[in-house]
Amino acid sequence: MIEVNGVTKFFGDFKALDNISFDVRNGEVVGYVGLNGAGKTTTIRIAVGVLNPDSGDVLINGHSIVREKRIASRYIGWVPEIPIFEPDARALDYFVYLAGYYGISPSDARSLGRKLLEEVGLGDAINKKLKEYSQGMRKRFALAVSMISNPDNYAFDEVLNGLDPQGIAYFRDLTLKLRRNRCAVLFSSHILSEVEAIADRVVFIHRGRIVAVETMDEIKAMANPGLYIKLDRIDGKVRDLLSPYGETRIERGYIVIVNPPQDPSEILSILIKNGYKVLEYRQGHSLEDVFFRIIGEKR
Ligand SMILES: Nc1ncnc2c1ncn2[C@@H]1O[C@H](COP(=O)(O)OP(=O)(O)OP(=O)(O)O)[C@@H](O)[C@H]1O
Repeated sequence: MIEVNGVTKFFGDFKALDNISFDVRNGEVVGYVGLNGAGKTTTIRIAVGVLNPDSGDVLINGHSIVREKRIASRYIGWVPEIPIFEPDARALDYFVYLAGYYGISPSDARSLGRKLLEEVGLGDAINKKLKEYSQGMRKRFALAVSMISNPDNYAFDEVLNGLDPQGIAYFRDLTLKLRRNRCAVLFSSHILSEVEAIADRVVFIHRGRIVAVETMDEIKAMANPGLYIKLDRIDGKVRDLLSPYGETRIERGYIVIVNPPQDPSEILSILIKNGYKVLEYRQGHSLEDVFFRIIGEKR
């Protein structure tokens, strides 16, 4: 269990976190959602013990990350947004070096490294130099390192950023597996729909303050229905064509019609008649709309 209790953090005069509190229970995935610069990374760095708060504390399985850092940090695994390692080191050698900090002997660390690197899908790359690793491979490597102490809490910081579909599926499936194993997972993102399929609850942070905590079911209930259409191109004309059918937005490559008519056939035929190729369409919920309503900002 991760308990964030009244954490405040300043960088100089700038208050990056203002008395924030929330928890992540065992067997729960909590999405930690906010715009760039909201304070997600700062919170996570404090929770895993690499940054000290100015006041407040984070308890990991009841242990204070401030007063009992060595014990508390062993119970939490961390995949940073941009993992940084010694570029010239080979993966398994570097793993063995890091395992030394946990008091694991080099020979035990080698076999543990082989096992964990295999488990995270890097079995074929254990002798590659870390500078030859892609961004996705670095995240998997960070994950393997975070598993050295077999923690039951995890903090994933924008872990899906920059990953290919296979990497995205890997981290999503892993998160769900950790939840089944009763782990607590804090999963940060600046895109609400990114955590839709995995989060039980979402903590919204805006300008260093927690502005809402909602279950995923509550969030979906707040969302307006939307018709998601993927076209071969999006231009000014298409929005004019669609405007009679409801408010339109662009969301991650889709044109979204909010509160569309029940039968989309007229919309689709107008698009086709005007020379657009409809690559995909589906009914969904406009989650990003909820996000901006909750944080009280215009997109
Ligand atoms: N070391 C630092 N020194 C000064 N300001 C910092 C430092 N680290 C973070 N900040 C500031 O604190 C605020 C919160 O940053 P943080 O990285 O936690 O946001 P974030 O929500 O993780 O954003 P992103 O989604 O872009 O990673 C930002 O305004 C950032 O500029």
